[in-house]
Amino acid sequence: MGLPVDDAHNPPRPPASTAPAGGRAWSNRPPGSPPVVTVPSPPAGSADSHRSTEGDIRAVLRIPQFRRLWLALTLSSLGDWMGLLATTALASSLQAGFSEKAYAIGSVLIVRLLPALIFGPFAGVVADRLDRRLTMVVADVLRFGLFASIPLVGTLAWLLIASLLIECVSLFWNPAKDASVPNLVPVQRLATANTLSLITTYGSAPLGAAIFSLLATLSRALGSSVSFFKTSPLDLALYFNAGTFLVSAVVIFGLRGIGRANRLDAEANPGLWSSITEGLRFVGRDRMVRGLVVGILGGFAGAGCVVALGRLYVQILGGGDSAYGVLFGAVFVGLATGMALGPRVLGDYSRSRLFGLSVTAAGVTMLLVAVVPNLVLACVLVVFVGAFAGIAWVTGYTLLQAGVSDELRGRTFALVQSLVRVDLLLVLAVAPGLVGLIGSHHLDLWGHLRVRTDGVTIVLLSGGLLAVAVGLFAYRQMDERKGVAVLPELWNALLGRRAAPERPRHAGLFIALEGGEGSGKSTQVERLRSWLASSGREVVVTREPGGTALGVKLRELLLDPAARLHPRTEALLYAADRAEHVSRVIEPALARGAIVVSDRFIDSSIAYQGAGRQLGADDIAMLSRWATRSLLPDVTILLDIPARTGLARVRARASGNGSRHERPTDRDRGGVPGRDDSSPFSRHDAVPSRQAAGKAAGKDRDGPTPGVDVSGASTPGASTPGAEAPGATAPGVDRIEAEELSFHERVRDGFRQLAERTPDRYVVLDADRSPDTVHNQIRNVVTGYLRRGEDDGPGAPRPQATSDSASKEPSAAVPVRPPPPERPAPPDRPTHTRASPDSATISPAPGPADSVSPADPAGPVGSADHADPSDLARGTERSEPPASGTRTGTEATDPTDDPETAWVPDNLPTASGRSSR
Ligand SMILES: Nc1ncnc2c1ncn2[C@@H]1O[C@H](COP(=O)(O)OP(=O)(O)OP(=O)(O)O)[C@@H](O)[C@H]1O
Ligand SMILES: Cc1cn([C@H]2C[C@H](O)[C@@H](COP(=O)(O)O)O2)c(=O)[nH]c1=O
Repeated sequence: MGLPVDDAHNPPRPPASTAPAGGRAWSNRPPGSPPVVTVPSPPAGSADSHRSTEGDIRAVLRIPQFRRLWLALTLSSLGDWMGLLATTALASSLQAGFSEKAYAIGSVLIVRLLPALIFGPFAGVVADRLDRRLTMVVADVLRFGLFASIPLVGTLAWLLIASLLIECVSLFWNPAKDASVPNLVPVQRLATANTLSLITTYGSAPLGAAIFSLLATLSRALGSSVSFFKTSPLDLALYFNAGTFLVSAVVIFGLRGIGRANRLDAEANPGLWSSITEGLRFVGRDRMVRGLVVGILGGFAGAGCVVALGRLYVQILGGGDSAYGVLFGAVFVGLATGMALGPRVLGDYSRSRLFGLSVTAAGVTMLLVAVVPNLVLACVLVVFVGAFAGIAWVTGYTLLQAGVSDELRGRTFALVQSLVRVDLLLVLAVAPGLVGLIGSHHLDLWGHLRVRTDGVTIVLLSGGLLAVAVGLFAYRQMDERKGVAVLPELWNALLGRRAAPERPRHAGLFIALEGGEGSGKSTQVERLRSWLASSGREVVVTREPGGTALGVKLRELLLDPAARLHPRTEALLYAADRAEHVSRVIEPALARGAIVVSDRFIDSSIAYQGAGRQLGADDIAMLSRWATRSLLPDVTILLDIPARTGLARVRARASGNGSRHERPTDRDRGGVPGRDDSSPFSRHDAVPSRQAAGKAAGKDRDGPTPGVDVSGASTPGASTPGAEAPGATAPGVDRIEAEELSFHERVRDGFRQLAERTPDRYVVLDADRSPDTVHNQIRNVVTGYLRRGEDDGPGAPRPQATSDSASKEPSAAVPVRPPPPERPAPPDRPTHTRASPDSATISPAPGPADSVSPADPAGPVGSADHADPSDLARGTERSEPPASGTRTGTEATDPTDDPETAWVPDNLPTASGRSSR
């Protein structure tokens, strides 16, 4: 058996005749196409789908034939690890000089790797042509004989030849075993069977090391009285090892369930060369895989140094064979611990970061191992090296599985395995050679301080440095959370808190408009869009539900008054719409640096489903967070209005007396024609939502609702002339609008509570004012955010505000970290900001001269929309920063100001990120 190589990702193929219906499809693969293995999940609702891994393992071990095979695997693995220890130790003991010992150990390791490198790709094909049971039995008997011959012959030359032959024989044993598993285990238990094989292969290492140490100690103790043990204390370990293969042969001989393969396929394993070329292109292209491969190779190089130099290292620290066994075992105890505990302890910590960090940590620990003067301490440190390596291995493996598409996964793994072998071979060849070249030295400093400068120390130090370098490289390649501090996040993960899932930076700005029914969101979104259009930046206007092609259908369903949806179904459908919306429209736009304006977002769900439907704000927030991968707007503008007033507007609109802003078109939104962002807006200049809902007549006309005072003097809650009683179903009123007044009041409270709890990203505006007044206030808010963006530099990436799932606050309104904008300039000081290709040249709301005319409330008479873009482009004057505290809330210090249009929201975050409140 060779150096254990993980084979779980290369599950063996069953004979065609035994492939279960609906199971894995092996046949009809076109020549040259990558093998795609589909292991179906257990049927829904079956007991299997609910069982724990532990339960699965017990279930698979209850299959007698598999239990036998597993026993044989355990024995073979045990023998293999012990064989590695015993042969390297014996090779060392057969040489006299320091350098000669190093060369001998290196040679043993090279001969154990070489056959896999040369014959590995063919061994699977050969094993498929022979009777598998016989193949394994013969291989085990041969290994028994070869191992037993090593102490009998007792020369280094034979040790090397025997090791080479053992390795060649093992190459046939492994695929025969792998190919047999599906014949013994039902298809739904295959994954567990493979996991168990993996655990056994690696888990037997510490046991092998322990037995090796025990036998070495026993031999030494017996050496004084029994001459056999005096000459070679390692012989006992080698005979024991040979015995494990003999027992394995007997166990397998009794396994009648496996035999000759029913099906032959010459393409069972891609050749080494084609593995390399096929995967190479992909690995070279993909940043994450590139980082992973480099990290894995670096990790193996470091581990290779420890394996290659372990015996000499122990000797330098004054230890013998027993200590070597302990040290070797320590690596694997660490590996197993890291593999088992790492993913549990670090739970949701970013895998891509964890990989690079653990390789780096293994490297740093290796540096300590290299210089530590004490053997016990060295063993403890080596456990940590192993643990970090184990975490890196499991994490890297999972990342490769999850991050590489099915069709490329096999080739990628094949490439990784081939490269790992080449890597190990090089390290094992070079490291002892280097040690030999450097020799054994030390420096005496100040007469009493002895510094080791021998080859082992220098090479271990170099290995550690290499691991640190590749760990950092992998980290940089793979980090998707640039700008997010590493240590606090790691600390949170260690404390069992889920780290704040901060998102990658982007260069865009995400603005959400929220509010109850009829609060004027659509009206204001449209005005904001046309104002922002002058900025020269891409502006993407979108909405929820219905921001994507799928979303339009969901919207139709969600708003259909005839639909009877359970509240939870409703919540899930809104979340589904949002997931699609975020991934297809918002994220790509933000990544391009666009300004995204969304009519409703996550907080609508928290207010409507959480508060309105009383499903609980926390649960709904969690659901949305999952759907959006924690994306939150940089700023949420809440248009606050009494429910009754908003509903009156809606009903007036529905009855044909109100107006509804048309949904913006692709061109209007500044979208890029031809860009398929899956938004229905970008494809059709249509008004999909209301029409799709098929019932909201009157919702798509411009202008405020007649009968509702839009002068800014309206009394909240008073403007309901002619409104139907809330809750009544009226034509043109959708399913949610038709809810009772109490529902909409809960929604309003829900929004207000959210704004109170998360002032950093909220601005609350009184929506019961004229459209122009509200628009000017929105402009003030947005100007602050845009200026902030300019200060960061044009197109500078913005740290993405995200929800903090680490928060244990009971509130659904989780703390966020938006970029705090500057307080906008007072509107009496019109500001021109410098035009730049990426940043907005936007003026804040105009002063009184630009005030809206109540006679034409819908039209932007001299309003913000009239901010002349050419003027702005010419302007170079920067606004004076407002004197702090000159204006808060609705208070105006300049008597010429219109107190409404000059309004600066009370809770606008300041540059420090705190609300001024
Ligand atoms: N400030 C305002 N004062 C009076 N009427 C307004 C005001 N803003 C908008 N309206 C009118 O109220 C109605 C609803 O406005 P709009 O469609 O913009 O609200 P909305 O919040 O998007 O509604 P919904 O919740 O249905 O999406 C429209 O007829 C619109 O013309
Ligand atoms: C996003 C979202 C929306 N809703 C409700 C709120 C409204 O009644 C409709 C959307 O229609 P609009 O008039 O175009 O705003 O859906 C909700 O209940 N939950 C949500 O998450």
